[in-house]
Amino acid sequence: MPDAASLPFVTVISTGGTIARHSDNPCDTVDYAEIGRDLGASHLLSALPDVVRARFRVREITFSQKDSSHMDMSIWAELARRIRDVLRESPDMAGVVVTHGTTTLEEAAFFLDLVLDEERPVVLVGAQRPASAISADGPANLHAALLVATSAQARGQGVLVVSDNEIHAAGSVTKASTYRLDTFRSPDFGPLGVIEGDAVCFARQVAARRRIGGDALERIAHDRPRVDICYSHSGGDGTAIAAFCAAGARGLVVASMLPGMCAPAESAALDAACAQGVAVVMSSQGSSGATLARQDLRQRGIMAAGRLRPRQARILLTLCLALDMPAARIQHLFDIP
Ligand SMILES: NC(=O)CC[C@H](N)C(=O)O
Repeated sequence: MPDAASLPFVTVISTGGTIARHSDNPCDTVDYAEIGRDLGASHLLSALPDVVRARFRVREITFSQKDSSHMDMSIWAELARRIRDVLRESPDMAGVVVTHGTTTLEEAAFFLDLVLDEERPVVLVGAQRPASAISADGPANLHAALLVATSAQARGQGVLVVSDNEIHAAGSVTKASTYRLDTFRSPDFGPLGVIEGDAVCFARQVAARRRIGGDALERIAHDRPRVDICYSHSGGDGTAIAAFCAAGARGLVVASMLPGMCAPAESAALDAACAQGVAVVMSSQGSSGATLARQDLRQRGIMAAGRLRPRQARILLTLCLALDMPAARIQHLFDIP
């Protein structure tokens, strides 16, 4: 039996979501929602077999018991501070695992990746089936996350998402399927690596991490610019765009029709928004491929989201505006693949 002090040390922070949800019916993988009663970190860890638990020294923190649809940037900012504190308190800690609902997990991962500047891995993990389900995927996902968070190869790769034995970068991952276990995908370039048995295998490194600099957490605590997402469709008349501007939007992310097009009245409403000083970023509804800064967009003062999906683009634009960044610097951050 190894001495506990020699085991890889990791903190597990639970926030709620399906991975922490319980239903009296083990066949219920759809109607289990009883929001507000999610299991805490110790319950999630107790579902792991003894042989797994014996291989790690784990600090458990129950941060929240929320469905991830109830999360927002102010809660993730508090979570980021907690992660930063936990890592600073324990230089011997290998990394941190955060359990999170999958509905907004990709937003949480991207936000944390932007605001945390840590070498040690921070790994987000969720589940598609509640903890009570037959063949619940939470325990295996949590085990895989513990392996990644304590892996030397995961250092310096930013925030990672582990799901269904794959490792994804925060900037590329998206939830692609409502109920399938292999829901998290990185559409253009695929996962960074896989977990096979106990082995963590990285095939490649994160290309480049987005460094936003400044104390974004401090800024958004005092003034978080309103940024809305406009979903474009044929015949769209721009009513939503005008309404967002009237509500005080300082930024708009357009979920455009591929490869970056809007209906004429939507385009006119976007031009009016730009003329009022609203920062506009063109992204797309597509599941893959970049939205490029075409000449016509540049001429109209519209930025392009590159490979970021609309919800991730909204987070980046919010932080950039909070930090008063010039448009050229914002575009540069969007251009990172
Ligand atoms: N599978 C999931 O985690 C999705 C729904 C879940 N209730 C959540 O918190 O996001």
